[in-house]
Amino acid sequence: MHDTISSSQAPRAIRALPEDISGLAVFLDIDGTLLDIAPTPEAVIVPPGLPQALERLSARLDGALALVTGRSVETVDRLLETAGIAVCGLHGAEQRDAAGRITRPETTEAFERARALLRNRLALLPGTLFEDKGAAIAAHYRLAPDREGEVRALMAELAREVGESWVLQQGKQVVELRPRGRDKGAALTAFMAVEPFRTRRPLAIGDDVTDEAMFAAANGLDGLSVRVGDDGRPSLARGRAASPAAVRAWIARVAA
Ligand SMILES: O=P(O)(O)OC[C@H]1O[C@H](O[C@H]2O[C@H](CO)[C@@H](O)[C@H](O)[C@H]2O)[C@H](O)[C@@H](O)[C@@H]1O
Ligand SMILES: [Mg+2]
Repeated sequence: MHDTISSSQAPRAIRALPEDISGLAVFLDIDGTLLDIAPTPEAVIVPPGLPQALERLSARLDGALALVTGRSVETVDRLLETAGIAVCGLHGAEQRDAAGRITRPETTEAFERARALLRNRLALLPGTLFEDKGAAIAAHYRLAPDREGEVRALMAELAREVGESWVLQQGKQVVELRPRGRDKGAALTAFMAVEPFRTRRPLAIGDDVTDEAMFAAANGLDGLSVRVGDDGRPSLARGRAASPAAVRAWIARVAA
C-alpha cells in the first residue's frame, strides 16, 4: 500500500541522517537541502568544497549517489560542476546518468506559447521572476509575496492551455509547469532498478512538496527518508535534518 500524508499521522520512526552509509544509495535534493534558499534562483551560494565533497560521497557509495532536483540538468552542471554524478532534473522529467547520457522531454507549440506568455506577463508584475528550464517553466514570487494570487491564477491559466502533458508543481514561493508522468519518486525507483543502485537501500533527502514522492518511493523500498527543515507541513519522511548546513556537515563527515 502506498503511503499517504496526513497531518494527524506521525512519521513511523524519527531518525537523524545515518552515520553509517554502507549499503546505501543516496538521493539528494538541491535547493533547501544541499543549498540554502536564496532570494532568487541565481543567487544561491555553493559553499567552497561542496562539489568535491559530493564527488567523495559518490566514490564512497561506489557511484550510488544521484541529485534529484527541480532544476534543469544543465543548471545543476553549471552550479555544482559534478559531471560524474547522476542527475535527475525538472522534478524527475530530465535525466543524466553517471555515464553522461541525457534524456530530455520534448516541448510542444502550445508549451512554447506558454513560455513566451509567462515571460511577458511576469515582466509586467514587478518583483516576480521568470525561470526558463527548457521543458519546464517557473514563476517565482519570493521577492513579491503579495503577487502570489496573480501568479497562481496565471499559472493555472497556462496549465489549461498547454494541456495534459504538463502539470502544475507548487514549491517554495514558486509555481511551475513541469512535464507530467515522471516525478521524483519515479526517478528514484528508476535509479534503484539499475546498477550501481540496485543492490542498495535508498536514502532520500529533501525539503519540499516535490520530495514527498521521493520519500514515498524510498519508504516503499524499505529505505530511509529525511526531511530538511520543518515548516509544519506534514511529511512522509521518517527522519529529520535541521538545515542544509546540517546536511552539508553530514556529507563532509560520511564522505571523509
Ligand atoms: O528540487 P529542488 O532542487 O529543491 O529545486 C526546487 C526549485 O528550487 C529553486 O527555487 C527555489 O530556490 C530558489 C533559490 O534558493 C529560491 O529563490 C526560490 O524561491 C525557491 O522556490 C529553482 O529555482 C526551481 O527551478 C526548482 O524547481
Ligand atoms: Mg528542495
